[in-house]
Amino acid sequence: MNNDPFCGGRKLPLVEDFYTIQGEGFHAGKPAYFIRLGGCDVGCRWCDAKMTWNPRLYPPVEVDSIVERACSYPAQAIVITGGEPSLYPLDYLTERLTERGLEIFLETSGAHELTGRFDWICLSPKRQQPPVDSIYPRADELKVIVESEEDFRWAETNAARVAAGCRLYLQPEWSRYDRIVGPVVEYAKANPRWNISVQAHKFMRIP
Ligand SMILES: C[S@@+](CC[C@H](N)C(=O)[O-])C[C@H]1O[C@@H](n2cnc3c(N)ncnc32)[C@H](O)[C@@H]1O
Ligand SMILES: Nc1nc2[nH]cc(C(=O)O)c2c(=O)[nH]1
Ligand code: SF4
Ligand SMILES: [Mg+2]
Repeated sequence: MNNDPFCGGRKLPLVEDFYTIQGEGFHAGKPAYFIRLGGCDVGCRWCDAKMTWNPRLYPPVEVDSIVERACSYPAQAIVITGGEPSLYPLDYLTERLTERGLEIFLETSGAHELTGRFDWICLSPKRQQPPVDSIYPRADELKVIVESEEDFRWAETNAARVAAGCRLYLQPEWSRYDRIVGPVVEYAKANPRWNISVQAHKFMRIP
C-alpha cells in the first residue's frame, strides 16, 4: 500500500497542460507552457478555473511525462498554476524543469506552505483564505483581483507585506470587467506604484 498518492512529488494531479501566451501580470505577452494542477480549497466565487476544484477528478500522473511533453515544445518558460499548486510537493517537478533549462513561473494564492524552486512567483491573495506568512517575502509580483472598490484596501494590506521590489498589479475581475475597469484605472493613476493587469488571453480568445 502506498499512502502517498503523489509519491513525494513524482506524481501530480494534472488538469491540463498547453502551450499559449501568458496573459497576466509581469510576464504578459510571453509564450509559456502551462501546467494546471487540480484541487483548490480557496473557493473564489468568480474563479475562472472552477473545473479544477475537485482533486478526485484528476488522478495523479507521472511528472516525468509532463516534463517530456513540455520539452517537445519550443517554450522557454513554464507556468505552474491550478487549482492551487501550493497544495502539492513541487520540488521534483521544479527540479526536472530546471534541469531542462526552463524558466519556472508560479501562480498561487499562497494559501499553503510552498515547496519547489521558482524563477518568478505571482502571489494573488484571497481574502477568505489569506496567504501564509512565509510567501510574502518570496513574491516577485502581487496580483490582486478587483471586483469592487473594497478590494483596493485589500490590495494595500497585501502590498504592505511584500518585499520592496515586488511588482504590484490590480487585475479587474473578468465578469465585472465593464463596471470595474474605470475605477481600477483611476486608482492606478492616483497610486502609480500600482500597474494594471488585464487578462489579455481572454481578449485574444486563446487558452
Ligand atoms: C485560476 S488561478 C490559479 C492559481 C491560484 N489558485 C491563484 O488563485 O493564484 C490563476 C489566476 O487567475 C486569477 N483569476 C481567477 N479568476 C479570475 C477572474 N474571474 N477574473 C480575474 N482574474 C481571475 C487568479 O486570481 C489567479 O491570479
Ligand atoms: N493565457 C493564459 N494566461 C494565464 N495567466 C495565468 C493563468 C492562470 O489560469 O493561472 C492563465 C491562463 O489560464 N491562460
Ligand atoms: S484560489 Fe485560484 S483556483 Fe482557487 S478558487 Fe481562487 S482563483 Fe480559483
Ligand atoms: Mg486562467
